[in-house]
Amino acid sequence: MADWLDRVGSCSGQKIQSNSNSSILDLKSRLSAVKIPEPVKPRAGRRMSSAEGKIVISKKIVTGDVGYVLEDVPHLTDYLPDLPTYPNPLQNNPAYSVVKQYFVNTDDTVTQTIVVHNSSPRGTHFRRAGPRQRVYFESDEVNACIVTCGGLCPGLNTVIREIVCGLYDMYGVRRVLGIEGGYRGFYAKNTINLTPKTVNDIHKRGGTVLGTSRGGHDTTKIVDSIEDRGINQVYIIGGDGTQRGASVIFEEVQRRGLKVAVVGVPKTIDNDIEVIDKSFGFDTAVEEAQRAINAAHVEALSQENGIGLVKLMGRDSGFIAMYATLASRDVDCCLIPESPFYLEGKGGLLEFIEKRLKENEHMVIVVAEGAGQDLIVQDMRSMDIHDASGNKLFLDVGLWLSQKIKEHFVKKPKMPINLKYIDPTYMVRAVPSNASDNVYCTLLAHSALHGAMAGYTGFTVGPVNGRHAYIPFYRITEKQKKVVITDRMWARLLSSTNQPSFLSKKCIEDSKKIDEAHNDTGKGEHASTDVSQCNGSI
Ligand SMILES: Nc1ncnc2c1ncn2[C@@H]1O[C@H](COP(=O)(O)OP(=O)(O)O)[C@@H](O)[C@H]1O
Ligand SMILES: O=P(O)(O)OC[C@H]1O[C@](O)(COP(=O)(O)O)[C@@H](O)[C@@H]1O
Ligand SMILES: [Mg+2]
Repeated sequence: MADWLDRVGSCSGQKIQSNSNSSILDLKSRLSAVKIPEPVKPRAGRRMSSAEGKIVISKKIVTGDVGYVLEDVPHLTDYLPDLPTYPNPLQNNPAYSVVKQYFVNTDDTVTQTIVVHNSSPRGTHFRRAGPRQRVYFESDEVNACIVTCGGLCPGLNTVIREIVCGLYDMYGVRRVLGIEGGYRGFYAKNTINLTPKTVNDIHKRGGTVLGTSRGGHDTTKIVDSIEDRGINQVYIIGGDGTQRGASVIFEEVQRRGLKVAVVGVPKTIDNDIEVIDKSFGFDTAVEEAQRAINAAHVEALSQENGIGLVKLMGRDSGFIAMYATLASRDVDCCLIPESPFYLEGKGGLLEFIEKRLKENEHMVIVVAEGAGQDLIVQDMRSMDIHDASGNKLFLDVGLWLSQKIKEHFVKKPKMPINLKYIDPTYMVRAVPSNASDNVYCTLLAHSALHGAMAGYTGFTVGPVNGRHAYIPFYRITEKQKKVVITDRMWARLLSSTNQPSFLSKKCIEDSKKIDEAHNDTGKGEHASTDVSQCNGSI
């Protein structure tokens, strides 16, 4: 199939067109695009002024047979319809030219729902990532930049390295700028030239060679800087906040009619980004957390009624705590933000600790930093403090829990405890990425730059059921991914620790029903119900 699908539902407002006579799927008659705004013509080919009209950002949704839905990503030709194309230089690259079917068919899409029944609709799909036969940039035309924003994460340097090396080696690009210090670096800091030589061994270091920051997102100043520097590919590595920022940068770029591809690479240590299978650095963080859990276990084992308490990252999502617990098998209780708990009374945490100490004479507790915040607030004066990006700053659940456990056992002189609190929070994210994360980061970087070269823009890249895809920003930013405590994975954890679920049976039944209803609408496999109001103590 030719690249007609690239234009389906595009913001250019054209009717769906096929450049191919092939009617393999005869989709022409079946596909329909929604919310297509009127075409806005660029004045001089590359740029159009804001006075010529505001482009309405719309979702590019394409529907087909049997409930097939493609949630497509924008393309430069949506608002610059006459851009020339060039053959992909990869076809002359000695390493890649031997690959059979190296180029991705333009109509390949990746399914979001992988478990189906004979009567299921085909459901949501995303455009498959990868190199295209035709590209929208000539090698010497590209002036790329890379920025890293938000918290640190193992693998940031690997993604930077692989974007630089990929652009050089695969597309012959020679100009890649590093923006220092996050978004504000666009207008308040220097830039550095990135070459394969300067980034050669940065993947062996933790952190980001570009620096990062929270806050400081000024869309107008950022896009002014992009325009002034003649940048035409912007690679933005960061979490949900960063992708929100990237989305508004894309909107402004489009409004100004610039030939600039805006590409997001999702980064989060908490693994809380929707749609994608897993975020880079997560495996490394879980592995690093094992060291803290092992230490807690050794400490707990060595003393009578020893308790090892480990606090791990996880602001709103407890994936690190859950996977670190499952991997370790030394943990007796794992507390995460998604699963509310209570301390006192029957079925409460303190009763469970007492029981486990009587059985084993030691125990290990893992707590995610966002767990139990409602209990702490009830206990202490609430502090409504936020960081520069607007994220709520939490009270230290580890210290609070240590205090509460100690207070409880002081009242039981026949059961003296030895509690050791370990807080490895920043250690799990400041390390270099492990081998498998390094490979993952390489694929992410490659998918990102193939997309930009092919003219796609306003997208985040990531694996969906194992296949890399281009995902529209809104799907990444509309909600956070959470541990679903009515899913099998949390059940595996409960069965491995044998801890109480702290939830009443009725609450679990109710939340299951709501989740099922969500999933039946085809709105995603991981609908999760907020059960924070219904723990067993109520
Ligand atoms: N809604 C938003 N619009 C524009 N920029 C945002 C938005 N939310 C966050 N940002 C910017 O994104 C950057 C990173 O956000 P932050 O929440 O700190 O980290 P993360 O991207 O890891 O979630 C910050 O510079 C912040 O100002
Ligand atoms: O102290 P900082 O840099 O604000 O980071 C702390 C926070 O960043 C996180 O690691 C999440 O950040 P990201 O989503 O940016 O990876 C939280 O778990 C943690 O609360
Ligand atoms: Mg975030």
